[in-house]
Amino acid sequence: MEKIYLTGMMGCGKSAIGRKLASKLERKFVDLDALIEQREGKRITDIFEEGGEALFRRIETEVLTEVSRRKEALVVSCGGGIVLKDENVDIMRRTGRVVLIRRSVENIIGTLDTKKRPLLKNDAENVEKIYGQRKERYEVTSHVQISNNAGMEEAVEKIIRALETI
Ligand SMILES: Nc1ncnc2c1ncn2[C@@H]1O[C@H](COP(=O)(O)OP(=O)(O)OP(=O)(O)O)[C@@H](O)[C@H]1O
Ligand SMILES: O=C(O)C1=C[C@@H](O)[C@@H](O)[C@H](O)C1
Ligand SMILES: [Mg+2]
Repeated sequence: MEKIYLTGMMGCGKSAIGRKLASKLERKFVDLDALIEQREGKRITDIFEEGGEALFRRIETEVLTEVSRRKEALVVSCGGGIVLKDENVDIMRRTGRVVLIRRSVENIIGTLDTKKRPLLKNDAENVEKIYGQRKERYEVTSHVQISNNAGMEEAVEKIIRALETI
């Protein structure tokens, strides 16, 4: 059954909006970062510390593969770096619809807890740099894009409408 995959930069609202979207569509909700932590019994920051980003990315692809094979119409909130690997992009586009959530760097920095995002190294300025590096990748990966610079309820409605048009 087709999945809805939410992608976008760290702090763009994938987890928070995904939960609301799932509830509205009466689907189950899966947060990939949370599932990775549950499966490994470790925080993401500890996985990065112990095995570096490479280990985290390996686990991320394994967990995405498992989730993509579930025979349920899920809403899946991905980690911010899911689009970096072609393999992940193929899985998502083959098994569902990929939604890019855009949010201004200013708004992201205003609400993000950088301590839980190892790639930001406690430095909110890094959001801008990483976004610059990934922007194109996010765009080519997605079937639809919406902006989340007003309320989250509005973002949920935009996603539902955008998915109806494709
Ligand atoms: N439109 C919005 N208005 C106010 N707060 C928002 C909005 N969108 C997201 N937030 C807040 O921003 C913070 C980051 O959102 P969230 O954790 O959902 O991001 P994420 O995309 O899942 O990040 P990550 O990739 O790091 O998991 C949360 O505290 C969330 O409540
Ligand atoms: O943007 C990223 O590369 C990441 C975002 C988070 O959701 C986590 O998946 C992890 O911290 C890496
Ligand atoms: Mg999240």
